[in-house]
This record gives sequence, structure tokens and C-alpha cells, in this order.
Amino acid sequence: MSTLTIEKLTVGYGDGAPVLDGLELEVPDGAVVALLGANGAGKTTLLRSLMGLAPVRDGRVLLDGTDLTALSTEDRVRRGLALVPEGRSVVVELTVAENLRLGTCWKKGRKNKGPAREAAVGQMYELFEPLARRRDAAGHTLSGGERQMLALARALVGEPDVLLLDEPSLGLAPLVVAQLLGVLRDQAAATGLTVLLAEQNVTGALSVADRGVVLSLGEVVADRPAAELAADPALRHAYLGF
Ligand SMILES: Nc1ncnc2c1ncn2[C@@H]1O[C@H](COP(=O)(O)OP(=O)(O)OP(=O)(O)O)[C@@H](O)[C@H]1O
Repeated sequence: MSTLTIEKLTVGYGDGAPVLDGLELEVPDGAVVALLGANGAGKTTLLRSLMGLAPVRDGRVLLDGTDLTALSTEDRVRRGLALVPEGRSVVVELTVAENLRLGTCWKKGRKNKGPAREAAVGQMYELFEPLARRRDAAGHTLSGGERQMLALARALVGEPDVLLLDEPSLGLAPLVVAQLLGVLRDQAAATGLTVLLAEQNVTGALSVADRGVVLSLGEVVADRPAAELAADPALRHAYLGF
């Protein structure tokens, strides 16, 4: 639905060396891009800086050509960006249904009241069947997998144009990971959603992505079709260490 362009982005904490150093990346309209790299490569920092949550020193972030760099996080969300951070973040005191209703409130110009809101929530129950069964359960009673589904559904229900996902498969059973990534892939294909998916689970991420991007030492060191990265042992070994 939208193209995200990252131009010469330099991000660093305090007086330290930059974590991202002049990073260039385009996530085209409707593409699913897997963001790969070793622990500490800067995947989380990149996703957070796209939302205005990490200290950008230089460079620009553009959404369909519009410069977002100076905008607040709230304004970026209103323009169609959404982040699902690592750690299955849901409001644990609220029920599944209440969490989903919260997620409908964001995007600029959306009719997010009454029937439209309930229809959007209902769609999430179709996508994530375990959530339908647990719609009145409080967040703190959900399993890890159900929580991650809820975190993803809460982002999707706001109908973002660009979805940033930070390690959604971390700590989940393989079957749940396959289910989650499958929904993500299908939803992206059905709606044209643009996705940037940071993952340590390289195989899982490349199985749903169009492209794989590898970060190292603050830069993009590989940007290849996902199938090519997945299939070529030499490439995997050079860039991903296995
Ligand atoms: N709030 C912070 N303050 C200072 N340094 C930070 C902060 N957040 C991250 N860093 C540093 O930035 C570097 C990149 O971290 P980041 O979490 O972005 O990497 P990552 O690729 O997401 O790693 P992982 O796969 O382990 O989650 C690391 O050296 C980390 O210690």
C-alpha cells in the first residue's frame, strides 16, 4: 500500500559509535522484506527509528515520498506506520476484544466507530481463530502464542499501510510460528500491506518474504530475493553464518 524509503540513516545512542551508519533501504509497496542479521546488528534500532523511537543523527525516512523524519510517533502512526515490538506487547488487564478495539483507533480519516470498528475486529477473529475462542479472556491469561497473535491482530486491525514486526516468532513453538507467519503472508498478499519483518528465525522469515536484507555493522550488506538467499548455502554462510 505504501513504499518506505530509508536514506543514509545514521542512528546512535548517547555519545557511542553509530549503530546504523548511513543505511539505505527501500521497502516497496506491497513487499514483504525480511530484515536479518546477528544479535546486536541493529534490527530493533532500525524498526524503532522508523517510528521515531530511536535517536536519529542523520538521514531521512520517507513514506511514498513524504519525509517523516521530523514527525512524532503518533503522526507516523496516523500516516499508516505500525510497529509490533518484540515481547508480545498487549494490555494484559484488558480482554482480547478490548485490546482489538484499542487497535482500531489510529489511522487518520478512518471510520473507526460502531459497526465499522466491530467489523474490523470480526475480521481478526476470522484470521486468528484461537483469538475468537478467547475473545473475553484477559490478556494475562493468554498463552505466549495467543499473545503474539493478539499483538499482531491489534496492529492489523488498525489497517496500517506499512507494518514493522520485531521478532514475532521469538520463543514460540514451530507450529504457532508457521501459523503466525502464514497469516502475515496471506494478509499481505490480500491487502497489499508493506511489511518489514525483523527475525532471527531466518528460514521462517525467508519462507514468507519476497526479499531478504542482511544488516551488519550498521549497513545493509545483502539485499536479495528471499528464495535466492534461502537456497544458496554460500550466500547464507557468507551473510548469515550458517
Ligand atoms: N537504548 C539503548 N541504549 C544504548 N544502546 C543500545 C540501546 N538499544 C540498543 N543498543 C545497542 O545497539 C546495538 C544494536 O541493538 P539492536 O537491539 O538494535 O540489535 P538487534 O539486531 O535487534 O539485536 P537482537 O537480534 O539481539 O535483538 C547493540 O549494540 C545494543 O547494545
